[in-house]
Amino acid sequence: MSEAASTRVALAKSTTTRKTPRRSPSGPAAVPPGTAGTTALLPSLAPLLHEWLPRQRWFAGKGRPVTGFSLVAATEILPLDPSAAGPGLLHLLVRAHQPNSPARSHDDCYQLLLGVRGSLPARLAAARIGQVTDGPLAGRTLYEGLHDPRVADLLLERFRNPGSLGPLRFERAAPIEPGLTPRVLDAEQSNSSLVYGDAYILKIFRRVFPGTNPDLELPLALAREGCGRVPAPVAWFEAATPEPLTLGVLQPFLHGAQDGWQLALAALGAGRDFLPEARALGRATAEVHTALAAALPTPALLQSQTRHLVTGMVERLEAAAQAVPALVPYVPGLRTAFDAVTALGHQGRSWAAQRVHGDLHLGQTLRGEDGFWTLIDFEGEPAKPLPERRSPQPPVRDVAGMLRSFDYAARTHRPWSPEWAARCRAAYCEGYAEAAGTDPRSEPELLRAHETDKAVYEVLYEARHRPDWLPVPMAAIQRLAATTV
Ligand SMILES: Nc1ncnc2c1ncn2[C@@H]1O[C@H](COP(=O)(O)OP(=O)(O)O)[C@@H](O)[C@H]1O
Ligand SMILES: O=P(O)(O)O[C@H]1O[C@H](CO)[C@@H](O[C@H]2O[C@H](CO)[C@@H](O)[C@H](O)[C@H]2O)[C@H](O)[C@H]1O
Repeated sequence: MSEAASTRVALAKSTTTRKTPRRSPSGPAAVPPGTAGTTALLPSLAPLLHEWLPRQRWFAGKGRPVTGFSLVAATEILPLDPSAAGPGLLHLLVRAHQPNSPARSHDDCYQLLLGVRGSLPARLAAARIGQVTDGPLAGRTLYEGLHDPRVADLLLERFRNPGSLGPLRFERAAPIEPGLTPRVLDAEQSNSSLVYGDAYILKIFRRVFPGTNPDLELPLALAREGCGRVPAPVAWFEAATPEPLTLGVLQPFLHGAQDGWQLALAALGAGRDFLPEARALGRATAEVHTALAAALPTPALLQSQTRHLVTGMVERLEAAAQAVPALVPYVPGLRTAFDAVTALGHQGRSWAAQRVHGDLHLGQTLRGEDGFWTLIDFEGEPAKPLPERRSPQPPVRDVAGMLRSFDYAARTHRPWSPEWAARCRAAYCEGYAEAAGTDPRSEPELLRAHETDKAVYEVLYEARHRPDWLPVPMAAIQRLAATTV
C-alpha cells in the first residue's frame, strides 16, 4: 500500500502536519472524495488510539513504541453529527508508525471500527477507548464499535444489501438471513470476529495489506472447486486503496464444532490416543491440497526456486537467532536441515509447489458434531508479507505445521508423552497418504527442513507473544538440530 495519508500525526512531538490529498504513484487519491471531512478527525483521536491500540491482542507491533499515525482511508459509516439519533461509526485504516520498521511505507496498517456516542451505556463500558478532548468530536466518547450490537446489525445489513460506501465495497455470494443476534467471539485470535445467531461468523481483519487476503481468496477457490472442507465465503468487504484490500469475510458458523487443539488436549487428559482423529485430519489436509492444486497454479520448484526457498529459511533462522539468543548454539545443527535440501537441488531434484494453508496447526481445524473435519483461517503466518504468504510452496509445509502441533499438544501436557505425539504424527501422515497418494515422509529432507523452519518461526512467535511457551518449540529445536534424516 502506498502511503496514502492526507493526515499524518506525530505523537512524539505532539505536532500535526496536514497535507492536501495527493495522488499515490500507482493510482487515484487513496482518501477518496466524500470522506475528506473525516480525515481532519485523526489528530484529535490520535492520543486515545496511542493508549489503546498497543494493548489490543491483535496489535502486531508489540514491544516497539508507536510514534504517530497516518490515515490511509476514513469512512463515516454512521453519521458522526451529534444531532443524529444513535451512535456514530467511523471506519478507519490507519498506519501506526513504529521505529525499526524497514521503511515508513512498511509500518503496519490497521482496520478500526470506532463507535462515537455522547455517553456510553453501562453494557458498553468494556469497549470504551476514551473521551475525545478536542476537535469536532470534543466531549464525546470513542469506543470499540464491534461490541455495539447496533454496529454489528448494521454491518450484516450492509452485506445483505451489497454496494459501495466511500472507499468500502461490500460483496455477497449468497442470500443472508436478516435479524440475527450478534455477539463478539471470545477467543484468543489475531483478528476480531462477530458471530450472528448460530448462522454466520464475520472475521474483521485487523492488520491489513494491499491485495486479496488469502483467507478470502483460497476459500473462494476451494468453494469453486466443490471442496467442502472449508466454510465457503458468504460475503466480504474490501477497500479500494486503490487495489482491493480485503477487510472482512462472512462465512457459515459451524455450530457445535470443536477445535482440534481442544480435542487433542482432552484426549491427552483422558489418557486416550488421538489416532482416528489424526488420520482423518491427514485425509482432510490432503483433500484441501488436491483441490487447491486443481484450482490454482502448481509451478515446479526448479533449482533457482529451491535456492530461494532455502535462502528464506536460512534468513529466518538468522533473524530468529538474533532476536532469541537461546537459539544461537543450535544454528549449525539446524542449518544442516536446509543444506540437505540445497544439496538435492544441486543434484537436479525438483518439487511441485502450490498454494497452501500456510499456518496449519490443530487450532485451525474444527470437527463438527458429525465428526467431519474442516480447516479454517487461510491467512498464513501473520508475520510474513502478503506476497510471500500467497506464493506457491511445497504442500509439505502444511504437513510440517500439523506435525509440530501434535508435538506442541504432547509437550503442554503432564506427564510429557513423546510417544503420543509420535503415534499421532504417523497416523496423520498415513491419512494424508491415503487421500493424496503420496506419503509426506517419502521426502524426509524436505519435511525436516520445513519442520525446522516452522519450529524456528514458533520460537520467535512464542518469544514475542507467549514467553512462557518458549520451552515448547525450544525442545523441538534441540531435537531437530541433533537429527540427520
Ligand atoms: N466457520 C466457523 N465456525 C465456527 N467457529 C469458527 C469458524 N471460523 C472460526 N471459528 C472460531 O473462531 C476462532 C478464530 O478464527 P480464526 O479464523 O482462526 O481467527 P484469527 O485469524 O483471528 O486467529 C477459531 O479458533 C474458531 O474457534
Ligand atoms: O492461530 P493464529 O493464526 O493466530 O496462529 C498463531 O498463533 C498460534 C497459537 O495460538 C501459533 O500456534 C502454535 O501454538 C499452537 C498451540 O497454541 C500449536 O498448536 C501450534 O502448532 C503452534 O505453532 C501459530 O504458530 C501462530 O502463527
